[in-house]
Parts: sequence; C-alpha cells; structure tokens
Amino acid sequence: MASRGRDEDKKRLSEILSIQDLRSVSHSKMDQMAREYYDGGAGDGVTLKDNEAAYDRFIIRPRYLRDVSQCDPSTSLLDHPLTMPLGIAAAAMMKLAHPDGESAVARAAADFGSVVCLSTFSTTSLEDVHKAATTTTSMSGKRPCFLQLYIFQNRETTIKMLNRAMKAGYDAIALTIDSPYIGRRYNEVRNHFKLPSHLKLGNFEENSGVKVGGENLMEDIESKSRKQPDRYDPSLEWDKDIQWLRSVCGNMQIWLKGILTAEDAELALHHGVDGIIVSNHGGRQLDHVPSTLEALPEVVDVIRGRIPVHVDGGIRRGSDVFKAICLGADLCWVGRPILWGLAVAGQDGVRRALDILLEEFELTMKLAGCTHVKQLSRRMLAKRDAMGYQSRL
Ligand SMILES: Cc1cc2nc3c(=O)[nH]c(=O)nc-3n(C[C@H](O)[C@H](O)[C@H](O)COP(=O)(O)O)c2cc1C
Ligand SMILES: CCCCC(=O)C(=O)O
Repeated sequence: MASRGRDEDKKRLSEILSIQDLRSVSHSKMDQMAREYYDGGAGDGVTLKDNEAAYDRFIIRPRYLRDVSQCDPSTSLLDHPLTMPLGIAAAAMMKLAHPDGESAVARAAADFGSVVCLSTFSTTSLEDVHKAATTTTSMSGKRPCFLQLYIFQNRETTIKMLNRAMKAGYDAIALTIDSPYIGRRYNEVRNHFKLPSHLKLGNFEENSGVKVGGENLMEDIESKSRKQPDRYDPSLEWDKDIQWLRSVCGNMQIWLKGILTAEDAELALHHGVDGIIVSNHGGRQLDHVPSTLEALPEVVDVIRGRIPVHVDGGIRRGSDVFKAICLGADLCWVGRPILWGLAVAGQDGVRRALDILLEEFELTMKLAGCTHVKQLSRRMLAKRDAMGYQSRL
C-alpha cells in the first residue's frame, strides 16, 4: 500500500511543472491553519507580494552565439560543492506540512547537493536534522549545515542550543535580526495558530519554558512559568550582542539574516560577521519594507566582495535565481517552495521543487548565453519602469 502511495505521488509529481503548480497542489494537502501560516505574511502583505513582483521588474539581456553546449550551474559554500547557488531557508515547524518534516527536507537537500538552514523552532531535533543533512547518497564529501538562531531573554536557553549545535557539527549559525518581536499576522490570530499537541519543538526540553501558539505568536514564545519568561530578546544591539555571540559560538561561523540596508551591511562588516543574508523574512515581519531583490544592490555595493552576500524572498523560478545572482548575490535561499513540495509528497516533493529550480536555472543560463555562474553580472539585466526599460543598471 505504502509503495502504491509513493508511485501515485511520483506520477502526480511528474505532472507538476512549475513551483506555481506545486503551490496549487499543496493547498489541498494542508488544513487552513497550516496553509495560511505557511503562505501568509505580515500586515496587508504588501512586502510579501512585492518580493515576487520585483523579479518581474527586471528583464534579462541575453547574449547569443556563445557556445552554450556545456553549462555548469554549480558553485560552492564554505568549501563544499553545491549543485547550484540555492539553499533551503529556515522555516519553523515543518511537520505541519508532512510527518517526515525537517528530516525529509534535509535528505532531499543532501541528495540534490544543496544546503539547509534549520529553524530554531524545528519540530525535529537539530542532531537528527544534521545527520540527515550530511548523509548523502549522491554528493561526495561532507555537506554544509546552517542553524538559524533566535536569541532568548534567558541566555542559558540559547547557550544550551548553541552547545548542542557545536557538538552535532553545524558549520554556521544565521542570527535572525529582523524579529525583535514577531510581525502582525492576521491569519495567525484568526486561526488561533498553535502547534498541534502531537508535535513537539525539537530543540527545547519540556521544561525550558519555550512554546509556540495562542492569540499571536508574539505572545507565545512564552514561559510555562510566568516567573521565568523566556521570549526573544528584543534588546539585542550591535556592540554588546554580536561580540557575546562570538564568545559562545566556538568555531561556527556567524551570519546575519535580515539585512535590508547599506547602513546595516556596513555595521555587519564592521562587527566581523562571516556572511549576510538580505532578507525581509518572506514578508512576515515588518510590512512595507523593500523587496529583497531591490535591497540587494545597495548591500552588494557596500560589501564589495569582502564577505558573501546571500538573498531570500519571493524566489519561485530558476530565472529568479539567475536575476538575483546577476545583481550580486552569491546564493539564494528559498522558503515556501520547499514547504509546498514537502506538503505535496514529503522528501520526493522537496526534490521536485529543487529539480524544477535547477532545470529552469540551467536553461535560463544557456538561453542568456552563460555557461558558468561567474559570468552572471548586472550587465545581463535591465530594470523595467513606467517609461519602458533602462538598459543599463
Ligand atoms: C512558514 C515559515 C516559517 C518561517 N520560519 C522562520 C524561522 O523560524 N526563522 C527565520 O529566521 N525565518 C523563518 N522564515 C523566513 C524564511 O527563512 C525566509 O526568510 C523566507 O521564507 C524567504 O521567503 P520565501 O518564502 O518567499 O522564499 C519562515 C518562513 C516561512 C514561510
Ligand atoms: C514562533 C516561530 C516563529 C517562526 C518564524 O520566524 C516565522 O513564522 O516566520
């Protein structure tokens, strides 16, 4: 029976041709609470929509007669090979989409040759995910593994988690800086979002005081014992806290996730972080901030290649990856497309999402006259505006 189910899934997956197809099919696989938590954004969803729409404002300037019979879409991250410049963004509570949750995503990423950033709020322990993410049947050598971090008011909670991550072998942590509080998400309030009782957070002990669910997620990173509240720490600052983090991270690299301005990029460099991710949390935090594709160039211009710059938000096609790399990103992370794939068919669905993005990226490279990721540059794009398009960026 189980194998018939998997065959049917495979047939259904082969009929899914795009990430938009995957998104539509995923909707029938999740209940309203999970679907709206995954797909939704903060406020009126202006930034959520703009993340995707920004990709349509950039046009590709293809070059022809350049022998594209061989094309290499690969790159590397922390000295590990990647099949293409694509990673899987941190997303909380993946077992809401499928019982195999984070482990299925990590296995698909390892087999494909991608990298996973595990959420602090995973429904699988960071040890199990590291094992799944670094055990691969098809890519040689060790795989890279990131852990997304929220710092709690009770620093012991964070230190315990970091010690576990170091012991498990994580390469880097990505500190999310755009969430001193959780954004205002109407769907979570209306649906009384709550982690169902059969699921558990994988990185906290029962008595840690950390839990999720209730009227608003913001209220609910809360203590079971009111005497010992344990929420995100909204008092984080550049000077004291990046240094503190360095002192408790051992050899793990420190990346910042959520940079949107040249000013903060400059501060990140000044504080010696190892890399940055241009992100607006998929439009789930402050509404009306810039789309990430449009924030990317000012960050790239300040960093000038001194540390890697990654980007996430709104990436739904291989041509979107192409455009972000042209604008100076070293790597793109995708969030929701992976969750849609997971909801549709577990590990195979995630693999389908990754394969679609790879096929589209490689074809875009070839049709635009590129055979290597290093050839992608701003000269290959133009920006559309109300008057037509600007041919030079
Ligand atoms: C359901 C969901 C849960 C998320 N959970 C986290 C999280 O726990 N930590 C975090 O830093 N970002 C989280 N994010 C944001 C993603 O890491 C990423 O920034 C965003 O999803 C990228 O946009 P995309 O979904 O349009 O690709 C989450 C995103 C979604 C959709
Ligand atoms: C309580 C988990 C918050 C996860 C998160 O960052 C998100 O939903 O965007």
